[in-house]
Amino acid sequence: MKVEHQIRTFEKILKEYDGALPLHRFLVTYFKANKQMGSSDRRWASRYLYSSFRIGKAMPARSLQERLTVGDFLCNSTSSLVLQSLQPAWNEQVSLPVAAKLVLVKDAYPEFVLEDVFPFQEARSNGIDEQQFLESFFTQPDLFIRVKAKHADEIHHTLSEAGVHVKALSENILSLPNGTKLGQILPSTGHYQVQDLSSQRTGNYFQPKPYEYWWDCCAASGGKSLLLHELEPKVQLLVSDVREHSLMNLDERFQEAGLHKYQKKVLDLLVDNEQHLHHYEFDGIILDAPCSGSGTWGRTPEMLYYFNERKVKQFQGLQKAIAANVLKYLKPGQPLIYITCSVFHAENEAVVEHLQQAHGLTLEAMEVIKGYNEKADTMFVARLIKP
Ligand SMILES: C[S@@+](CC[C@H](N)C(=O)[O-])C[C@H]1O[C@@H](n2cnc3c(N)ncnc32)[C@H](O)[C@@H]1O
Repeated sequence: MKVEHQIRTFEKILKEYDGALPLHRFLVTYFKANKQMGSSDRRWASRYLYSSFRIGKAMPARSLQERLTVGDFLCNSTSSLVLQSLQPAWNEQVSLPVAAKLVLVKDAYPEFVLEDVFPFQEARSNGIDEQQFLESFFTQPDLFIRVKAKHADEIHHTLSEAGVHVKALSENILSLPNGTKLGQILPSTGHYQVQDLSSQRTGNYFQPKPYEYWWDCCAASGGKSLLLHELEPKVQLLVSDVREHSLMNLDERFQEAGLHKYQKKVLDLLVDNEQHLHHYEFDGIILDAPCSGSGTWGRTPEMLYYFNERKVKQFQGLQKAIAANVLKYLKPGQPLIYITCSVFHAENEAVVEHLQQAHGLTLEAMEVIKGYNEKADTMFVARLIKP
């Protein structure tokens, strides 16, 4: 395939994409509507699109082709037609570490500024290493699964046999290359759950006890609930979300995982839910809040380009309002587990501060879980106790 054809295709798709849908969903629809594109066309188009988004807003004055060349060089360790024809010297050095590649990029384009990759003025949470965080965008995060300890060896073996490069991070966490077709390799027995490494680590803050009654109030398809249940199978559970469709996915996942006893409600937590909840009192609430998702943009780098920073304040408003509404149903002395997958201070520490000041909660612990060092998402978790 000619390089001109690859570049034309890349530019055509980029023109049609406006950031409204996640890029991977847009591409599925695009490729379906453009059946003339073979699998190689699709693969190269995806690589070029993702690579060009991974450099965020860097080098805004340069042409699409130049930005693509820089993105493709920084984000891949294998050669491409674009590099071969537009930057042959870089193509020879494509397997260098990112730090060394950055020096070459700076030599060719002195205006390349790493800070432009994540171009948001909004303050980041405490302790995030700027250089490492920004460089992490050039690498696609891994896929992580949580496995039941007794099935770990068998699952590890099956994946290795299928040629998957699998790493055991603990007795029940495995990391795999992103894009691994898990569904084709492992039968869906409920013996494993796909869940990001940092998301799994939020579980360290749950500390549930047998027979306690917990509420996962923004449950979506139940990732945190499944983690909670694994930590304490005797916990009783209410799950809710404003999106009914997500709760249908949750039902399926729970069935597969053998979690049959739970209550479920479709609830909008921005309105008064007293008629549905007046007799409820929980021993623990998990509030995995709607947020910017900025800690997961290594998986959706198009957001580096399309995210509107004004939304951070809107999310903060949502987070405070939802927290105020759910706290009524938490027993005194019991924990609210506040979680986001954001790196913004406004959605993390600032909300925790608000919860302490406006609702008298006591902060027991909080952490920015820095997945950017481990090819994982970056998340925030706080454990706050109701007075
Ligand atoms: C970060 S996601 C939760 C992810 C989930 N806990 C997991 O582990 O996979 C946030 C969820 O909050 C829900 N949400 C957003 N606004 C809401 C509202 N007003 N009331 C209730 N849930 C809401 C969204 O539908 C979304 O599923």
